[in-house]
Amino acid sequence: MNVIQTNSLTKTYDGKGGISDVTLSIGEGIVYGFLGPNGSGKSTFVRTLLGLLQPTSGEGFILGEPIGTTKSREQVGYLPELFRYPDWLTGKQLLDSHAELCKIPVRQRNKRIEEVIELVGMTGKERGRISGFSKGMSQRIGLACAILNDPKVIFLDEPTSALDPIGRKDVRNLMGYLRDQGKTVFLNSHLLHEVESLCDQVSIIHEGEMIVQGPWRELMMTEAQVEVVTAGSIGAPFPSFVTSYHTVKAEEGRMRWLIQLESESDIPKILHYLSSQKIDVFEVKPIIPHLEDVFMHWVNQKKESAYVDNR
Ligand SMILES: Nc1ncnc2c1ncn2[C@@H]1O[C@H](COP(=O)(O)OP(=O)(O)OP(=O)(O)O)[C@@H](O)[C@H]1O
Repeated sequence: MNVIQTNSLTKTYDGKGGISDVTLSIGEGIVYGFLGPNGSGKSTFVRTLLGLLQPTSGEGFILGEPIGTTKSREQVGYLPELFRYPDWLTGKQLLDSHAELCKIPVRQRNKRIEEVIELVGMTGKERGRISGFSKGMSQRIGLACAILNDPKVIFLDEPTSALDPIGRKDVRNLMGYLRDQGKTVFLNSHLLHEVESLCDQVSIIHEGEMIVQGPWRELMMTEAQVEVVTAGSIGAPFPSFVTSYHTVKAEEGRMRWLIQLESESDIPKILHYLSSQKIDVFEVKPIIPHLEDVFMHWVNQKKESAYVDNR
């Protein structure tokens, strides 16, 4: 069963903004990146899935339950992008009140609270008042609240926006840990490099529309490039399936090439070819494009196809 499923889900504000016609299915045990620039509709989508906004049209399900129902919310944890907690409470008191709301049995509460405090790296600081917390500490306590009831699905809306590099790394580790526990983590982010090393699957949205979705690795390989160091200093030894190539550097007795391929699957073909030509290969390094480049590639492709459709 899909953990999250939407069919043409649309939520607009008086016919404007929001998200339009989003269809996706997300399985269990993955980190799913929902990517898009500011104002592209990420928060609207999550808030609609959580039943905080009423869809304009379409439908959605969480663990098979229609969105907006109590059952669909029971297995969900949520860290909103902008959140404010009663700041006169201590971190521990906040978690206590959340535990009560989540109906965690009294006997298990303290143990569970200790566990989540440790998971978010707040051990020893939980007795401080929230009013004295830094932004990063508040975000960590927010994360602790989101995972307190051990939910199957966790929605994190820009979870690292207030964190320093160490805090970001901790949150990345936490997401990896949750995935290993079989949880589904739905991550909203406009910080493209943040999700690069983390998300198994992504979708890219732009102006409320889904541009593309799929396994991160496949979407990333929009432009397969590989750097190869061969023996010899002259001649271009590459076969016809190589779309373009150029010399990066000539070293003593060796050549470093940057080769453009149609797809990642051409990389072994190059090696077979060079070996059949008895050309010694010293180094092969696939060049991984940056998420920003991948993002712009898909946005531009969508714009081009819209242009063709409109003509
Ligand atoms: N309550 C609202 N009333 C009217 N328009 C809204 C409302 N909330 C969002 N919008 C519009 O819907 C679009 C999507 O906004 P949303 O906040 O969902 O985007 P986002 O991708 O989460 O942005 P950000 O990364 O800045 O948080 C924007 O054009 C925004 O102006």
